[in-house]
Amino acid sequence: MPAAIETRGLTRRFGDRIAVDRIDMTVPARSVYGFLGRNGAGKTTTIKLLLGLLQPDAGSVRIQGLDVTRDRLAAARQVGALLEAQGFYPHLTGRENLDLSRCLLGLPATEIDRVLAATDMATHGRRRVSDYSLGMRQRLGLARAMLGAPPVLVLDEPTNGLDPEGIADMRRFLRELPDRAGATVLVSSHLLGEIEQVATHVGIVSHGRLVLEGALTALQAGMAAEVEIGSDAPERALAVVRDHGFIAERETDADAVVVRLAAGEVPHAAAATLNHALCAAGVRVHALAPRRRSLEALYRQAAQPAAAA
Ligand SMILES: Nc1ncnc2c1ncn2[C@@H]1O[C@H](COP(=O)(O)OP(=O)(O)OP(=O)(O)O)[C@@H](O)[C@H]1O
Repeated sequence: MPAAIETRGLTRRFGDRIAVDRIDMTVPARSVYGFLGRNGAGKTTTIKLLLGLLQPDAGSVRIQGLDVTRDRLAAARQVGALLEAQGFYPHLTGRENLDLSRCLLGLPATEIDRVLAATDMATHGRRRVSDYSLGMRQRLGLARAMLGAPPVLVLDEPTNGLDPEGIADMRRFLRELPDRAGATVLVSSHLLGEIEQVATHVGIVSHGRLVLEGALTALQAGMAAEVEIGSDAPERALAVVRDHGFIAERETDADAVVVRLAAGEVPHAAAATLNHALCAAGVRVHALAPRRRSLEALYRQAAQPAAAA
């Protein structure tokens, strides 16, 4: 099965500023691919290149095996997109707005009911968009992206501006999308916690470069774990664990000491060794918690060298 999205050497400049810098991205079919990066990292520009809305200065994009530059219309038919500016007519109803896109795409009228049902918007279709909440507008945007059941969905910051309930709804929806719609989903975000909860794969972009990409579980498994130690004497605990050859530091906003394990080191075995050493040194320990590093740590680690370059 070809990758749903594949870019090679994708590059785009604005004047002398390089917004997308030789990106090689592979989005596997049926994945939920979290496209992560800080504001200004190059996510939206990359997405516009994927959709053929911008021309690359160099490199290529393939959607479902189709070259976006050479075969623009056929490639565009494979993708539904939700971009930040949704461009709905506020005085028209949700249905009427969807109908405009449906006609352009030459799809049967039944598509409207299908996409409204798929986004849990069936009961709101006859209301004007001006009366919609932001969450409802986002769902209508998703419904429009799903018209014609494209195999690839590209969603640019779909949780932007939503309240916590709207974010939770969207998260649930995104997780179910590959099964519900049989689609591959690329979702961009600067909210790492959000992506961690929905993605099967991640790509991290920093200063226009793709600095890390892969299956989320594999990336996390390859990361070293850490052990947090709570004690009545953090400075002494720090000295003891360092004496035993561990790399450790004080957590800045707490009294805890965090021990960073080497890749492949077994957290529970390390915790037992630490416990023994601290007790022997007379440090009173009230918490000893092995934990896997979050995507936040992964992101910081990946983004930093590029930022310094
Ligand atoms: N039309 C444009 N003209 C000039 N510079 C641009 C243009 N579009 C984007 N840029 C620049 O390219 C860089 C990448 O911007 P881009 O919008 O792709 O980032 P982003 O990761 O999507 O950020 P955000 O989350 O803030 O939208 C930025 O430095 C931005 O200022």
